[in-house]
Amino acid sequence: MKVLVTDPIADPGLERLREAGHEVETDYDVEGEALLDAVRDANALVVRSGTDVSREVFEAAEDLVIVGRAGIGVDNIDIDAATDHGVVVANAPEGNVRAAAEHTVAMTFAAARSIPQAHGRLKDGEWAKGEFLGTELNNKTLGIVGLGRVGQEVAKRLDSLGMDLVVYDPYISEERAAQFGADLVDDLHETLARADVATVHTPLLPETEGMIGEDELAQLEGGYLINCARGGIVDEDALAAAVEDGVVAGAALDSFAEEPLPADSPLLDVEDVVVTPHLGASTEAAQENVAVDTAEAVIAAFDGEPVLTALNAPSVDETAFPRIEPYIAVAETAGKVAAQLLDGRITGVEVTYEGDIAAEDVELVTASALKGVFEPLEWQVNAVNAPRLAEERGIEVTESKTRQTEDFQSIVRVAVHNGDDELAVEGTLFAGEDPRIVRIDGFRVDAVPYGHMLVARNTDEPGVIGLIGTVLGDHDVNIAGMFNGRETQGGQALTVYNLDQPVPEAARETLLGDDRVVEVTEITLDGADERKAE
Ligand SMILES: NC(=O)C1=CN([C@@H]2O[C@H](COP(=O)(O)OP(=O)(O)OC[C@H]3O[C@@H](n4cnc5c(N)ncnc54)[C@H](O)[C@@H]3O)[C@@H](O)[C@H]2O)C=CC1
Ligand SMILES: O=C(O)C(=O)COP(=O)(O)O
Repeated sequence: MKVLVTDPIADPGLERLREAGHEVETDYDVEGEALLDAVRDANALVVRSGTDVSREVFEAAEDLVIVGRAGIGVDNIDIDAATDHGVVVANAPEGNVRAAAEHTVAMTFAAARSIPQAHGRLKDGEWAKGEFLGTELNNKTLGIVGLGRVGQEVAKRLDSLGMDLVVYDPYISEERAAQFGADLVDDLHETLARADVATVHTPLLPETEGMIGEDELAQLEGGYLINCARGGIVDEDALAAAVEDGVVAGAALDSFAEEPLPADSPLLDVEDVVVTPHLGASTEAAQENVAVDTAEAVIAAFDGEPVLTALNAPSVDETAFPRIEPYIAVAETAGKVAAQLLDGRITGVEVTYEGDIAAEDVELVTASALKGVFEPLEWQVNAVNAPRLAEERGIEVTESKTRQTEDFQSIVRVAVHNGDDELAVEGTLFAGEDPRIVRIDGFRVDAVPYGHMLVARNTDEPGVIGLIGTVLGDHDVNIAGMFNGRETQGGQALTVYNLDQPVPEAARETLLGDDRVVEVTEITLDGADERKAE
């Protein structure tokens, strides 16, 4: 598989990808049209914050399986477009947290003690000792906006330096804040008003964009603002003006609305604004961590394993995965068979889990059932975009579970509806590993789902099975296995054949020419060539 890397990541990540047998191409300057060209034949794209992964990228990259973000923030990736195209987006949410927290602490000191400014003066030959009277952090109040992974690490560090903590984060509990010795406040303005130093640690989202503007800076009066999260959360013009006018004492910023920061940014003209070029994650340890974690995510995606850090794919618990993994294929196959046996437009899909499997988190299994249902409709579908496709097309999806089961340890039942009728296919695992179709439309069968399958509905009378066998034989189609189920003696029967060859059109016509044969559906489980005849 080909992995295109468009922002610098640490060597151990590149090596991990190569060791796994993948071709790695690094192209760190690529953007715009050149990026669209470069990504065209890529199976994975690995980025940091420097690549704009827009909808056009997903449109150009037809073979893309995953975008790996070697870091946390994914505001440079159009996740919606990724989902539409069935591409997994995964970040590395752990590896650079401590680096970002340490940089935040460093920036807090830099601002409060004017370290860069004093350093600059001394380098210029000036001993400006009398001009810098700093602020001690001890006994001051830190306002944390966003107590997530980075915010928590910052809280621990600055708490231990003697700061009191107040937190604004509408999505956490008081208990959580209390664990960090912080007072949770439900108002941003109050948080800023109480803070001597305010530090921002939220993602950039429509909700947080411009969250700190002129009014908020006025609340922080006399304090310092630190932003090592994302540009765009803080209004840069308002901040430059607030520092310039002495409304706030100073600011330290590591991320900016536009990066690289334009040379004419007003922030650069204000003495008490300290800036670094998005260095929060730039430590050797952090870069190694996120590069390796991202490589592992890419490799997992290529291997069809769950990507635990995926942001737009069904969630999977690593420890539970071995228990649900075999049912992924069962559900997909059941969905595929059901969709091909039901006439008309599908309006609903119901996935039912019975027995042991009902105890598991089956989100990925249900998504796989939907993939199976939609694939014969020739939608470009996978487990990432199947639930969304269902929603967009008004197909109602229901999932139900019962621990009770009659005949098998676990059953996955996929029922498709067309508004009038329902058709259900049930699958299970024999000996815990062999997928079997055990019921089709109420008929008890025992079919091994692979290769070419023929599902025939016929009347239950002597000679019909012989007829089907003879017609297939006449067309050089070998029967590898067969199972016949019937309602009642002389009623309707359903027969499933495993075949070594596809069924020629002429054979199907001959079969359908016989009154006793009601319907013949050929299902090819390993890909193309599904056809239906009645
Ligand atoms: N400068 C750098 O190099 C680095 C920057 N970052 C950035 O730091 C930020 C935080 O990262 P993590 O802590 O890993 O994220 P996280 O997802 O663990 O935490 C974010 C927190 O923000 C809270 N939040 C969401 N909306 C909010 C709102 N409207 N008001 C207040 N709180 C809100 C969430 O509830 C959550 O607790 C991200 O923007 C990330 O991209 C992360 C690493 C390095
Ligand atoms: O992880 C993050 O969110 C960061 O901001 C780090 O960005 P970078 O990987 O250094 O471009």
